[in-house]
Amino acid sequence: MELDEIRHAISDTDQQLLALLAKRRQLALAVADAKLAQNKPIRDQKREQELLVSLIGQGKPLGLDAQYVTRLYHVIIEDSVLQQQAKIQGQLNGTDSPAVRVAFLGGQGSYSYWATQKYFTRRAERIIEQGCDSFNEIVQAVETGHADYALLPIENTSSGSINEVYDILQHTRLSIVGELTHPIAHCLLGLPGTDLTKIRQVCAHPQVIAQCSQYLQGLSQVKIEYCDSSSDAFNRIKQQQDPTVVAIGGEEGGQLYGLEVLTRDLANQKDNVSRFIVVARKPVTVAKAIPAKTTFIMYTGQQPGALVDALLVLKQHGISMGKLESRPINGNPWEEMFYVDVFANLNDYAMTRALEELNKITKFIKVLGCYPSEDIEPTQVTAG
Ligand SMILES: O=C(O)C(=O)C[C@]1(C(=O)O)C=C[C@@H](O)C=C1
Repeated sequence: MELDEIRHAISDTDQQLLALLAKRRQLALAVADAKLAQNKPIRDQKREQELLVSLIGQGKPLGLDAQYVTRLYHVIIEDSVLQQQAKIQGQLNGTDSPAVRVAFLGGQGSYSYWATQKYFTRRAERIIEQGCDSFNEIVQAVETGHADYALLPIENTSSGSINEVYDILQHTRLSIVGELTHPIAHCLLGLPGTDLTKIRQVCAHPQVIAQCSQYLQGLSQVKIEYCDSSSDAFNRIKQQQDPTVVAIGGEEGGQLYGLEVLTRDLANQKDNVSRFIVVARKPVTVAKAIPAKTTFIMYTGQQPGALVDALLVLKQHGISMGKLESRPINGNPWEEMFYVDVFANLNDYAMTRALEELNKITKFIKVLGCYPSEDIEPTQVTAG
């Protein structure tokens, strides 16, 4: 067969595969309804294990090795679980809507833009994008009713917690209603034909600069220009048309501005992942069928053992903590506000009791939100 004929056959096959994946997704949504009716959790890892063992067995005579089948179905099953969670949460909280207005950092092509697409494509037919130049502007858009949701980066595996967002959470009336993690592959992007040896200036968001600090230390004689977002950095390169000026951001985003990849994988951590939170004016209830996280802030006071006593309350109620962060309290120098993520549903009896006790022993405590956990740990296949 001629190359074009073979490619035509591949495209036909891919079209069939897409139709089957769409059908599988619809079936998974039907499973969600059935499980809800039977009061069963969305995640059924015994079923996943059986499925993977069976698929690996079916793949073998077809020449599809176990690693390939497992990797493929981890992606398919993760999507299935997240689709089901989004459906159930939309029904429970009445947040199913044809269009949502979402405020996020930057414009088309920024990391927050892609994370917004990833999160809200499961939840609405249409996303009305509101690109903003600062975290404060994002939060104000929701507080003033100009947007329904805000998506904010809160931590990154290379640069750690994003303090500005933690500080905003201390003072906003908004609730955390969701979370997602998104891989961030930082590339050096420039005008087509840029000569790497002639670079004099790098444009990027401060968070991106922090995540690529080791790479940037290796670039001598290069000026760093801080931008409001990755899309802002891309736009500057496009406007300036100066081949000695480059940006750091995502490949797909750069392509939207006609930039090409000069170098890849610039982040300090090989697996460079950002965690984003989604905030809204109204808190959500998390269905029992879905694993939940609750985030709260507390000021324990500075008496000896104050923090330990508070954390012991969680331990006494069998509540696992995901993250503990501390930030200065505005106006109270040297006094710290603690941010605590726990793996618990706000409506769990244990969580209710723990919060009652924490209310008694802390000087201040506020729940920022209870939301579905989107950490879908892939099911490992044990040898049959
Ligand atoms: O069969 C189920 O229980 C489903 O929810 C479907 C499915 C899948 O996509 O295959 C998804 C999540 C479960 O953990 C198990 C399997």
